[in-house]
Amino acid sequence: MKISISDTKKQNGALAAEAGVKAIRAAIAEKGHARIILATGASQFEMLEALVQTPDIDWAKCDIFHLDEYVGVGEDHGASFVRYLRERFIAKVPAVATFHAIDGQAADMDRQIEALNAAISEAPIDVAFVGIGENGHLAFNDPPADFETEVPYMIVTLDEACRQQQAGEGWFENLAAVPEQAISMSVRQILKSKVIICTVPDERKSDAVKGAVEGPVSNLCPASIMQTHDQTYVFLDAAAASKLSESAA
Ligand SMILES: N[C@@H]1[C@@H](O)[C@H](O)[C@@H](COP(=O)(O)O)O[C@@H]1O
Repeated sequence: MKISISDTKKQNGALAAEAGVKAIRAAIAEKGHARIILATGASQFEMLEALVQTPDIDWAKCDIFHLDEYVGVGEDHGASFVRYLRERFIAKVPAVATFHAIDGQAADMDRQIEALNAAISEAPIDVAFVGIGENGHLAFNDPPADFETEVPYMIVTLDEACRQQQAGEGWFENLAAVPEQAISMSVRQILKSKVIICTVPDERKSDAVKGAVEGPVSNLCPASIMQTHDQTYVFLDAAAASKLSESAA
C-alpha cells in the first residue's frame, strides 16, 4: 500500500482523482479503453468532484462498473447508489461507453447478478475507486468478510455497524430503514483490479484505517486485504490518518 496524507478532504480527493486519472489514461493509451469500478458514499464526494472536472479524459472509451447497491432501494430513494452515480458522475461527464449499474429493485436478482458477472468477467479491470467503511468494510463486504469466493457479484448481509453508519450519514431516516442486504462486488473481484485507489477522509474512519493499513490481514477488517495488492494507493486526510503510527504519518 502506498499512503498519501493530505491536510484537507478537498486536497485528498483531488490527489486520489489524479492518481486514478493516471491509471485511466495509461489503460486508454495501452489498449484503447479503460474499465473502471466506482464506489459511492460520503468518502467519494471530493474525489468524484475532482474526477469529473479533469479535462481530456476520453470517457467514451470507458466502461464503468458499479461497486455495490442496497437490495430493495430504487433510484427514487435518496440513498440509492445508482442515483448517486448518475448525479455525481454520469451527468457530469460526456457519455461513457457503458455504465453497468446495479438495480436494487431488479425483478430477477439472480439474472441481474449473472449479467453483471458476465460483463465484468469479459476483461481485466484497470482501476477500482473504493472507500473503507467505519467497520473496515470493503464495498459491502462487512466483517467477517468472505476472502475466498471468486464470484464477482453476490448478495451479502449487512451488519449493524454498517447499517448504523449509513443511517448516521443521513442516507436513511433511522436504522430500521436501512436494508439488511446488498448486492456487492466480492473482495476477490476488487483485488483483480490492476490499480486500486482507496479514498478515505474523516476522523470517524481513523480506527478502520489503522486496522486496514497497520493491522494484520484479516477478514475482521476486510479492507486490510488490500495490503496484499501491489498497486493500492490509499488517500487519507489528516483526520482519517490520525491514529496511524508516526512512521506512516
Ligand atoms: N457501500 C459503500 C461503498 O461503496 C463505499 O466505498 C464504502 C465507504 O462508505 P462511505 O463512503 O459512505 O463512508 O462503503 C459504503 O457503504
